[in-house]
Amino acid sequence: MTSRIIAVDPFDLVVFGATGDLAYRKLLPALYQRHRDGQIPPVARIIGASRRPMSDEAYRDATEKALASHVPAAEREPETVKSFLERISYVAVDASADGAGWADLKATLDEGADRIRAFYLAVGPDLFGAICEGIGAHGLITEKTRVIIEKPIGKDLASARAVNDAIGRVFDERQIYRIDHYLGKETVQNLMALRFGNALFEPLWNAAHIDHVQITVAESLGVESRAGYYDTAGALRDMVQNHILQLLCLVAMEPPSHFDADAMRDEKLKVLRALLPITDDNLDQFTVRGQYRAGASQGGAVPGYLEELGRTDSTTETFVAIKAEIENWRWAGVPFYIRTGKRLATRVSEIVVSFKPIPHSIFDSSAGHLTQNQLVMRLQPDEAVRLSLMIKDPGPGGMRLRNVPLDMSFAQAFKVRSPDAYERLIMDVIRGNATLFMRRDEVEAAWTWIDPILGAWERTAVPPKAYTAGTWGPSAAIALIERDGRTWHEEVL
Ligand SMILES: NC(=O)C1=CN([C@@H]2O[C@H](COP(=O)(O)OP(=O)(O)OC[C@H]3O[C@@H](n4cnc5c(N)ncnc54)[C@H](OP(=O)(O)O)[C@@H]3O)[C@@H](O)[C@H]2O)C=CC1
Ligand SMILES: O=C1O[C@H](COP(=O)(O)O)[C@@H](O)[C@H](O)[C@H]1O
Repeated sequence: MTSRIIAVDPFDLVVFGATGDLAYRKLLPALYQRHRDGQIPPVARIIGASRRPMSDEAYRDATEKALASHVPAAEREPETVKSFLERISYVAVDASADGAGWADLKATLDEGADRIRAFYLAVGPDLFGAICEGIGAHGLITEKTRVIIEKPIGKDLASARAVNDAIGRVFDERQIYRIDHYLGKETVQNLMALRFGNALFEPLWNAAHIDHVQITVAESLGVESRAGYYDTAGALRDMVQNHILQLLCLVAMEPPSHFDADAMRDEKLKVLRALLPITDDNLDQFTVRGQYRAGASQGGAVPGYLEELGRTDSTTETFVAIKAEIENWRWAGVPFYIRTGKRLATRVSEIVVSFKPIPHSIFDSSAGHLTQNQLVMRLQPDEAVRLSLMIKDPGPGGMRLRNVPLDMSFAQAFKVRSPDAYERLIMDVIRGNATLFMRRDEVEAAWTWIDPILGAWERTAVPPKAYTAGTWGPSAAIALIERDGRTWHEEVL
């Protein structure tokens, strides 16, 4: 089965931070795949922009190496790679100085003045303001210009506002695409299809029928080469403020009137504003923070966070678990348990919706234990949606019930390569579709909920609890859910 490709209009995409990890590992491979699928028109150009001087040829070589590392060999036909590289050029621009690079960039862009123009800011957040200013000051903004902003947008509410103000001085909100790559993941979009494309779920999607929701984003890797950045952030800022809160919003929001940017974002915003504040008083009841120590992962010994960082005094959390509550009619009394961390037992991201038990069993004890229905949406690896149901064990042995999954693995059902989130999201920007991007007020509402947690951790000087690499985090995270009589979903699909 092939997926439907809708060609986009001619565009020039300028990638600031073109020599960085994100560009090489994610953006160029994503653009290559869109090129390979024939979605990008022949005239479209990809223009790398970074501080270091480099020729077009050298940047094409670097791009080819990046594709060799991050695109499977079977998907790298030499002719396709060659034609992709022909789209690529490079301009050295030092965004922190008013250097000559801007004039070169303008000259390059002037050759395609009537095209859609997108600037992807794959640089540290301290450069967002300077780059936007440079783009504005050098007359690079046309009617069809958009800017894509990477995370993190700030490290707290005040700095997020400052970043948004700096971008907003140059661009209108409608031109700004704040990317959260989790929203581009196939299963995340499927969550919306499942909720709003089926009559089955919506009547049950509320506190009357749902017992609780779990959102897990577990990584088996450590902080790797990003330790410097990570230590200034920690798991709450790095994963919860953005990706996990976005997932929570998609599960919890009211049905929007249309699948369009503002309708979706209005509904997500209401969820963020309805989150029960976590403060010094309820911190222990609602949050657990952890930091990994040396252990074993993926069959080998791995160092602890402090060894990876090369310091002994960091109290940055590499794990966080939170019990979140949404104060509205739909979700009153339904906890949302969220957890994320580095160096956990396995790499898995999933959303688990546990339905309430049946009110009365007609079966006697010989039927066995009746487990609650669960809807599991696995984002990665191996995207899948599974609904667990009780059915009768086959055979003449009487009425014994068994929990059996109604299973849909995407790989088996669709037999197509599942596109990386960045493929979908970059093409959405070119199309001018902001539905899967965050609006300013959403980002700031998320920080409004996160800030008091950070503040309470700081004030109460709660150090992170140690956990051994390769486990599911500190035991306190297990206690967080078990004291409510529930357990984390750990079954591997
Ligand atoms: N890497 C990842 O997986 C993810 C990254 N992000 C975010 O994306 C952004 C980039 O991350 P990442 O690629 O890892 O960072 P890197 O440190 O690997 O790359 C930074 C890039 O910024 C460029 N740069 C630095 N200073 C300037 C300057 N003054 N003018 C122009 N260009 C400059 C560098 O160019 P040069 O080499 O010439 O100095 C380099 O291309 C960050 O905001 C990060 O938080 C978000 C999600 C995931
Ligand atoms: O934004 C980030 O996401 C990655 C995890 O992304 P995934 O698509 O591989 O699940 C995380 O490793 C990183 O720390 C964070 O900045």
